Amino acid sequence: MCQQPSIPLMNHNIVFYGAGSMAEAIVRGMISRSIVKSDNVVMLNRSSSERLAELRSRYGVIGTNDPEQKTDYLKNSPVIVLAMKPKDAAETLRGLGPLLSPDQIIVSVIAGLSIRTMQGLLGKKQPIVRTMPNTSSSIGLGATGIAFSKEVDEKGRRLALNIFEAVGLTTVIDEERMETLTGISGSGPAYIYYMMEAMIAAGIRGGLPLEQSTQLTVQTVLGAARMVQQTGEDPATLRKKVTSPNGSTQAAIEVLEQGEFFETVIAAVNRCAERSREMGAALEKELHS
Ligand SMILES: NC(=O)C1=CN([C@@H]2O[C@H](COP(=O)(O)OP(=O)(O)OC[C@H]3O[C@@H](n4cnc5c(N)ncnc54)[C@H](OP(=O)(O)O)[C@@H]3O)[C@@H](O)[C@H]2O)C=CC1
Ligand SMILES: O=C(O)[C@@H]1CCC=N1
Repeated sequence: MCQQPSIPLMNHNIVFYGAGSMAEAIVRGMISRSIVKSDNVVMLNRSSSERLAELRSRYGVIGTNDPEQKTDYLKNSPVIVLAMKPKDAAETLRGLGPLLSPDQIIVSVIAGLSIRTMQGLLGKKQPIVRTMPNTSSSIGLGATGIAFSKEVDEKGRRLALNIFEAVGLTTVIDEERMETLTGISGSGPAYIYYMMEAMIAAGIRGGLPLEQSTQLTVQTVLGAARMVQQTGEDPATLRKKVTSPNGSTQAAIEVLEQGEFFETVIAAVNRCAERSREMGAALEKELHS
């Protein structure tokens, strides 16, 4: 079933340069919310024709890795979303720069890669929107941090916001905070999945069938997130409501405390941010090589 679009339909091409999981999550979200027509979505990758065929048949998008067509799309599309891995970004940006005209907007989802480095690698002060989305964008429940280069005008800002508002929550932040945001919401789904894996495994070890253990875990995570959202109460208050004095929850929380759960999660978020900075620094070095 198609949802009523709350955001204007985009009438021009949007190119996804990199056609992996993150690009697919955004494309799936945008198409299912009807904010772009599938034949306005162009997906380019490096070599995998099978992957492009899969995307074409799944979403009706245009997908090509023919060099001439690629160049044509890259030269003529008003919006290009960079969605390759950081290790592939430097070479790609160097090749992309000469193709661009000043009004084309570059939207990057690449972890760690700063606006300054992108403009350096492109060799021009292109309008750049640096974002950090997450894969929940594919079901319209993404959380995306957005920072703009000063070259992005009001129209460009609105355009970028429309793309990500169509697939979930957006928040505009100072670029310096992007790594911290990556540690929370960019990579965050993986921590929650890891927690879920552990809960499901515990259920199975306790004798529950896989299906039941999975269903109970999923509903528990969903319900807990919705409780925070709908009651307006903070997680600590809600946790206390589950935790009877000297009861079973308290016993469980004590085990988590012994494992320094709280500080471990903070250390994981910090390490994620640090790793993003490391990847950014490696890309910055490319500027001087
Ligand atoms: N996955 C996630 O949860 C999130 C990822 N990101 C960011 O998104 C980016 C992509 O990640 P993800 O989708 O997971 O990666 P994937 O490995 O799934 O996809 C990478 C894509 O980039 C393509 N590619 C690589 N080199 C080139 C090139 N030179 N020209 C054109 N296409 C190229 C690959 O094509 P081919 O297969 O043909 O080599 C592939 O389609 C990363 O920079 C990551 O930091 C951001 C937020 C969340
Ligand atoms: O793991 C990564 O590098 C990317 C960035 C955020 C989520 N996945």
